[in-house]
Amino acid sequence: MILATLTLEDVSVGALKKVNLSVSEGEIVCVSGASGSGKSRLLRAVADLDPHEGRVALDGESQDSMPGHVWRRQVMMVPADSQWWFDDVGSHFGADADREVPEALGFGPDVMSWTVSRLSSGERQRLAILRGLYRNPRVLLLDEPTANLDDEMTQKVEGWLVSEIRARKLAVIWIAHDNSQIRRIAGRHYRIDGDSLELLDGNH
Ligand SMILES: Nc1ncnc2c1ncn2[C@@H]1O[C@H](COP(=O)(O)OP(=O)(O)OP(=O)(O)O)[C@@H](O)[C@H]1O
Repeated sequence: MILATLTLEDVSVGALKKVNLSVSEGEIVCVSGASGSGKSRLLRAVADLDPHEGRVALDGESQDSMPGHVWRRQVMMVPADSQWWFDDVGSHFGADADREVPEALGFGPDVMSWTVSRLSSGERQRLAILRGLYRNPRVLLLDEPTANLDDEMTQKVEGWLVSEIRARKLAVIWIAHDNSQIRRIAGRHYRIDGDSLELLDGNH
């Protein structure tokens, strides 16, 4: 039996009850649902940032068998509203600040010297995704990663992100609301319906 990278067994958080879900390496599972239905909270539970019932495991190793920061190094959440704590962008990237920023993200070579306060919400979001990827996680939890981007930038960033996910064989839960995007990227698509996660599209 091939072990899925990420497994949720009977996970309950907020209104969501007994969610069972497996995500394999290189697989993108999209989750959609009405505003306030609990999408972000589910991701936070998987990232060990919100208390929950049930079991979450990475390669069979239980979330509660390790400290939260150790878990989150491998199970990386990029929230809709990313956190920045230094004044300049580059300080958040450490040694990775010297790497070339992917062209698809639409920045010039000097972005690492920018102040965080000047970043638009879309710029913050793109840089937060890059920062997350550079930490080499196994799992990526994306909360509407292209929500603040225009159509052209959405397609560019989405294309780059999907190719990174495939190359790095990441297991991904991607919260999305745009059906055309979901059709392009999702291996499976679930929608939160009341207290459960309903499979809309994809292979079991
Ligand atoms: N720590 C918490 N304790 C109690 N209730 C919470 C907590 N965090 C979020 N909620 C509530 O749980 C519900 C789901 O919130 P969540 O942020 O997951 O929604 P969402 O589906 O991501 O919505 P949106 O699409 O608007 O971002 C909301 O009613 C919210 O107020």
